[in-house]
Amino acid sequence: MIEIKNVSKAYRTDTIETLALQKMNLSVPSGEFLSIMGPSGCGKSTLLNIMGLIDEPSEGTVTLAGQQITDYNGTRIARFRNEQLGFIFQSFHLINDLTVVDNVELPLLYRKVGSKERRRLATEALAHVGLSNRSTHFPNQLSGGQKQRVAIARAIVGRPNIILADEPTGNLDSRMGDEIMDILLKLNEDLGTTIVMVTHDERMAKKTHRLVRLSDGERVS
Ligand SMILES: Nc1ncnc2c1ncn2[C@@H]1O[C@H](COP(=O)(O)OP(=O)(O)OP(=O)(O)O)[C@@H](O)[C@H]1O
Repeated sequence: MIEIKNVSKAYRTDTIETLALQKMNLSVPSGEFLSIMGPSGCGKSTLLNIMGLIDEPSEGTVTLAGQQITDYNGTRIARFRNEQLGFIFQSFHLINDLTVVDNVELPLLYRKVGSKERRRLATEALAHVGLSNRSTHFPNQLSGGQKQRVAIARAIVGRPNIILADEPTGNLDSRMGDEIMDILLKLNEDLGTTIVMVTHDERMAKKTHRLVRLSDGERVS
């Protein structure tokens, strides 16, 4: 369960203050696949980053898995993020100098899982996204859809309860986008992983359980 209560976020630069979110309230029950849509600049990524503990709200509270996060210190937040959350980004965010399987192992390395177990779990995650035959490739030897599948394998390798995806199909053609969406839907169905996905694509949003629309930092529907 994700609970966002009265969350506002203001970004201040020397000359201007932007209110990216205004008194946002949103509950995402465990096991839900939720999509978030809205025009450019309306606060979608800000909301996702606050849910993912990448960014802090200026006001309001974030509760994840029954724990109110806002009072945590940095180390505890980092641990919680590593253990409970998986992230998928539009531009994949893979490390080009590491092989596919090494990229997938990364979250486990931070968790200090032993090397044999890391390899076993990463191999399993790659099989889950249908990429067993690319484990020793480097990211620049893969197609966009394959890169995103590696990113999904990395997001799921630590069995997170929640996956946060920021336009995961944004850089892909519609066929590859459909493939990625099918993997996310299956993940949600088979493992009960809660997924929150920002998208600009109505077609993708329609496949999820619920759609929340934002405008100017507020929920409109
Ligand atoms: N680090 C920052 N410093 C200052 N302003 C910011 C910062 N990050 C975001 N903003 C502003 O906050 C508002 C919301 O940004 P956000 O990235 O959440 O929008 P978005 O809905 O995800 O947009 P897009 O669909 O274009 O990715 C925008 O007006 C943006 O300019």
